[in-house]
Parts: sequence; structure tokens; C-alpha cells
Amino acid sequence: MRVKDATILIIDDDKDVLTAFQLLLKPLVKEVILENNPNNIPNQLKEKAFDVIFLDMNFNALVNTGNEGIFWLNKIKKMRPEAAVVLMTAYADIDIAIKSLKEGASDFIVKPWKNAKILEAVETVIKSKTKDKAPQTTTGDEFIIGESAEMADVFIKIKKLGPTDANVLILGENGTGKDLVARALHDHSNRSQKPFIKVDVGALTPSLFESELFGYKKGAFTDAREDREGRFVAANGGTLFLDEIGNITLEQQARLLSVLQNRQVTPLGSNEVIDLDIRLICATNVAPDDLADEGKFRKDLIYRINTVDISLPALRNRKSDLVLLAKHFAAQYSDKYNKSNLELEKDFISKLKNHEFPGNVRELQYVMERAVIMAEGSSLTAEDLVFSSIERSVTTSNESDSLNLDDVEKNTILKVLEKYKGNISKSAKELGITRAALYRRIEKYEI
Ligand SMILES: Nc1ncnc2c1ncn2[C@@H]1O[C@H](COP(=O)(O)OP(=O)(O)OP(=O)(O)O)[C@@H](O)[C@H]1O
Repeated sequence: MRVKDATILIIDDDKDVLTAFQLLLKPLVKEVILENNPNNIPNQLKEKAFDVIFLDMNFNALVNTGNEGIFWLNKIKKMRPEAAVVLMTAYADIDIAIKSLKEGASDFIVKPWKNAKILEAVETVIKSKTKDKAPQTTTGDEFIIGESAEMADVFIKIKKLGPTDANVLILGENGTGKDLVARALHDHSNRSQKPFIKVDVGALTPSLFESELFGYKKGAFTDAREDREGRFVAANGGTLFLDEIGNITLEQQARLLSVLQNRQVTPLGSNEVIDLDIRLICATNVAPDDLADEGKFRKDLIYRINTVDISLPALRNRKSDLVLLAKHFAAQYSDKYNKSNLELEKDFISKLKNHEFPGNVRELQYVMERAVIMAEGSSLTAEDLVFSSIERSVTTSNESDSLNLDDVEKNTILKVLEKYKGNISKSAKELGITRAALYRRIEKYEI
């Protein structure tokens, strides 16, 4: 469909906004309908099919929760699922706006907006409506590969959140691409020309935590032979990426919180207070449920670092990306090792799909590098695909070709052991057998 054939509904209780929309869109589209009372939305929808609906998030100036926008969004999607809804939001409500994308909104624009942004939103949603039925092949960032619906969601968030200064918490298992996403957020921000500083806070000892992050003055402690700038100050003007944030002690959390609250840091042994202007991105492989455990993690810190979160899906939960990524790495390593671009044979792909990839994309990357190095012929066959004992193949029983009972039992045990990271008690409980019975089977199957 073309923009000039579009029928557009604008819902906002501010008459000036409605007039501005009308002046802008009327000459460009088929019809613009204005509505200043959200309670009339059902009637409007009964009368006409709209292609695009611009919906204000807050109608009552006194209650700025944005929930009213979500309420009306749900109503519209129920009555007219085919209509593309673009939410209009204040900057402070950006996290609610992001949530609205999950609830079915097609896009959102942040107030105050430029006319170009509105036109861009109309064009984008009309374009995506036109190719709605085509398979999704979004590759949001040049280096982040993925065409699954889960990754499309991630790309939208990178694009939307990048230019804001919102604190982002990236969640995901090891090797799912948290580093890449942090970098992409920085690259999409206005700070992209400024420093991007990464600190693996989970790996810092208690004494290093302070000196590394806050810096120190010469003589502040025995080994402080000269002044050293902390990572907070190094990131000033740019982005600070704190990785493995779920692994720091409660005491370290308190120190971090006070810096983030005050937006100031004092190097060890110094009286000088340094103002900070940083965008904070944090990442963790700790599951959200565990982060909610107040014995391990301060709620106030979680709130501060997590204006919005981005969850990266495990590779085993987005099999449609698996082959795409495997081909990408095959090409990359064929190039690196001066081999002609190695194709993936069918048996290679099916072996790949039967693996659980507990190490996610990083594991796939290693496996592909090894396969390319070992390959003899002009294509990759199942024989070239070797999972090391660390990344042991955990073939799910229902995906396995074998219906042999022993194989099924062995695979189930492997899967459960993997799930509980080798914890015998928890695994035995899940399998419904005693610890001794589990040990006997581990011995029997040489696990
Ligand atoms: N979607 C993707 N497209 C291309 N490469 C990817 C993708 N996801 C991850 N990778 C690659 O996989 C490797 C691991 O990614 P990354 O270091 O970002 O993961 P991580 O979640 O930060 O891991 P960890 O929790 O262990 O730090 C990197 O080499 C990265 O380039």
C-alpha cells in the first residue's frame, strides 16, 4: 500500500497537537480523522478501518502513568488488529513505550517531535504493513545476525533505545551476544564518538573493584605509585558498560549505587569530587528471578540500572537463527583460513540442529571455526562437526533420531545435568530417582 492511500486516525486530547497533525498529513494521505476524546475510540473504529492510528499515551495531565495509552492500545488491537498503532509519548515514559511494542504497537515517537519523525513513522509502518506477510529478515545491526522474531524485538529496542540516555540492563545466558548489544546501543547513541568503556565487574577482587572503578591518587595505598584514572572518569561523556553485574557483593552494590545516585565520583586518596556524565549499560547472565532475590541483590540498584531491559534469547530457543549464524561463521572462517566458501551439507545442518548449544553463539562460533579448519572437502559434512567434551552434545530426546530406550534415558540425564550445572541432588529430584540411582546411571552411560 502507498502512503497517499492511507486513512489515519489521530487521538490526542490536546487540540493543538491534532491541528498540527492535520496540517502536516492532510495533503499527503487519503484521509485524516481527528479525535480528542479516547472514549470515542470504539465508535471511530466501528465506522472505519484505519491504516495507521497515532495514539497519545497520557490523556489526563494529572495521571502520567502511560497506562491509559496501553489500555487503549489493547482495545484497538482487539477491535482492529490490522491497524498499525504509533504511540506518542513523553521522554520519561520511554520504558512504558518500549513495553507497548510488546503489546502490539508498531512504533512510538517521543515528544516533542519533529514533523520529519511523524512522516518517517507513517512511511515505516505503511511499508511494513505491505510486506507483513513476508518472512522477517531484519538484521538490525551490521554485525548482529538474526532473523528470528526474538531478535527482531532486540533490534527494535537497540534502534529505539540507542539514541536515548536510558540506563539499559542486558539479560542473557553466556555467549548470547550481550557485549555486541551493549556496543550497538553505544554506536546508535549521540555519544558514539565518545568513549565506550567496558568493565567486567564480576571478575574484580574487592580491592580492585574500588581502584579500577573510582581511580586513585598516588600514595592512596601501598601499590599506588602514580595517579590512576578510574573507569567511571574514563567513560565521562560516553558509555560505561558494566558486565557481570549480577556477580558483585552487596557491599560493592552499595558503593556503585551511591556513585550512580550522586553522579559523582571521588578517586581513592583524593578530595576532588568529579562530576559524571555517563550513559550506563549493564549486563548479567543471572536469571531475572535470581536478580529479584533481595538477599543477593539490592532492589534500589536494580531499579537504577534497569530503566529498560533487553533480554537476549538462548540460541536453542531460536533455531531459525542457528543456520544463518552457522553460514555467517562458515564464510568468515573460510575467508580467514583461505578456503573457498564452504557450504553446509544437510547432515551437517541436522547435526547442528540437534545440539543444545549451552554456550550459545560463542560455542557455535568455536565449533564452526574448528569445522572449517578440519574440513577436507569443498563443503562441511556431519563428520566435520565435533562438539568438545565441554560443549558435550545434549541431544533432546524428542529431537533425537534414536528411539532406543538407553539413548533416550542417557540424553534425558545429560539434559537435566546440564540444566542444573552438574548438581546431582537437584538433577536426581527432577528425574524422580534417588542420588544413588543417578550415580549408577552416570557410571553406566559413562557420562
Ligand atoms: N547475533 C550474533 N551475530 C553475530 N555474532 C554473534 C551474535 N551473538 C553473539 N555473537 C558472537 O558470539 C561471541 C559471544 O558474544 P558476546 O561476547 O557478545 O556474548 P555475551 O553474552 O557478552 O557473553 P558473556 O556472558 O560470556 O560475556 C562473540 O564473538 C560475538 O561476536
